[in-house]
Amino acid sequence: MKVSKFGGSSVASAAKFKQVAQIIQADKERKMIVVSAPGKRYADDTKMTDLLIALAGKIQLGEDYVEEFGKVIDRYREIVTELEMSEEIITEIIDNIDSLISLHKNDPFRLLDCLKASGEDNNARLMAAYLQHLGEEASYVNPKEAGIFVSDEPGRARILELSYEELPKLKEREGILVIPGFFGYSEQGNIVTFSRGGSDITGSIVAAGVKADLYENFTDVDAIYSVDPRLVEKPCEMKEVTYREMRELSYAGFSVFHDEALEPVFKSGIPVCVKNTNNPKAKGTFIVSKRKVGDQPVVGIAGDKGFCNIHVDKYLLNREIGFGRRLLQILEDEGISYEHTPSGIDNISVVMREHQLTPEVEERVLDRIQTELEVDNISIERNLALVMVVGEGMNSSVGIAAKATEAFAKAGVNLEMINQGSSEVSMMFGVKADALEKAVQALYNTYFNKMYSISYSSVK
Ligand SMILES: Nc1ncnc2c1ncn2[C@@H]1O[C@H](COP(=O)(O)OP(=O)(O)O)[C@@H](O)[C@H]1O
Ligand SMILES: N[C@@H](CC(=O)OP(=O)(O)O)C(=O)O
Repeated sequence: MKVSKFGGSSVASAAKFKQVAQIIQADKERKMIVVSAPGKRYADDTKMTDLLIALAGKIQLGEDYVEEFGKVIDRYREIVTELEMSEEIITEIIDNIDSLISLHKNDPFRLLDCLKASGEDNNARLMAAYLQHLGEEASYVNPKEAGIFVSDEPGRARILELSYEELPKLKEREGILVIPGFFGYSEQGNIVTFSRGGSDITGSIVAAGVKADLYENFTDVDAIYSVDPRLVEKPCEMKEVTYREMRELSYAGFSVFHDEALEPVFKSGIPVCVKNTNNPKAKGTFIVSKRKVGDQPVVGIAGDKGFCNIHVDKYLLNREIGFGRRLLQILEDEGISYEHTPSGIDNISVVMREHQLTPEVEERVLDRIQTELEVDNISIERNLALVMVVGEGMNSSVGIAAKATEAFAKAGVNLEMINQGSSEVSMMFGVKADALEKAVQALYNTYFNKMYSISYSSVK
């Protein structure tokens, strides 16, 4: 049995709904379907989730929200009309959103989260109704009914273990089950969303919960490429990538698959196949536990902006027991999570997502580090990007780092930081954000041109 998740781009319009239905009908193993909210129909379109966030914003400000409400409904109406389905569905969607607004109008955070979740919730109802309209035995399954229980952290929910006791019961149900992605229920009964792009997480949880043979993740590209296709034209397709490799690549910018979606399938050893809704015949990319490394030590290159680095110098830092703990405690006190801590004998850097460091927080953090840790020097560098070179075979291959630094030198990219060693499958480079594209392109040319053309197939 397969769990098949269809991302926002796959359910953005009536035409896409038709393609999705054909894919589902083409394989009886596709029994559990997870859907996102309608995504972008064209490059500068707005995703349903963003329309709903805008709607919540207006309500929170106490302003008139007729226009924002209308935009949300129009997206569904367009789909319903083109699919020649009953107008009743639209009335149900309007009632659903209206009731969420009246229930949570005095609690802006809950309202935002419930409205965000309604994008996938109403779309799942719509998909189930469409499959029924086509004569299929299909039903909508609410995440609470499915047993998707999550921590009560709006916008960053995490799955609770008890879900895995409930989810197997889904297998007893007849017909095609359509489950909305992106949210679950807290133990107190609140709707709580995952982080953005989180329908991938739902799909993975359901696949792990029902012990599916395969988790199919349908999107709008033929495969996961070795580099973001928006940065390099016609990059190599990855046929296989391991969970560990994919976790690093997703974390570092491969938005095609959510990094938090890897844990459930990894733990239960369920293979993932990323496939194209627009071209379902293409084989796609398999995410698996092991792959033959052969002559492909590097599998992909990813990069992401939005990082900063707090750098601290203190003479004899290596002799000071507890320095690292106290430094990280200051960040913990401010609720800041960090990403990396490259260090030397007398210095340490803490790399973090820069949105966490507002000017007030920055002032408090730097002041506390200076006074409580009595450092010799403290500096902060903003506008950084991290570039990851990822591959299972890297640790056992000679010259990988040399190739990278040579490529950066040739491309005129200044290296701010290198971090290798703690992860067995990746090497991290810090560069200025405005050099990110050049850095990724330079690395791609180095590792993937010619040398890899025998082992990788190219995008046509
Ligand atoms: N390495 C990569 N391989 C393939 N696609 C990638 C990669 N990195 C980023 N992407 C982007 O991810 C997009 C698919 O993700 P997303 O838009 O979230 O899909 P969905 O709407 O199906 O959830 C692709 O269209 C592509 O632009
Ligand atoms: N709709 C949500 C969740 C999601 O997974 O969407 P998509 O499949 O379009 O990435 C978001 O936009 O974040």
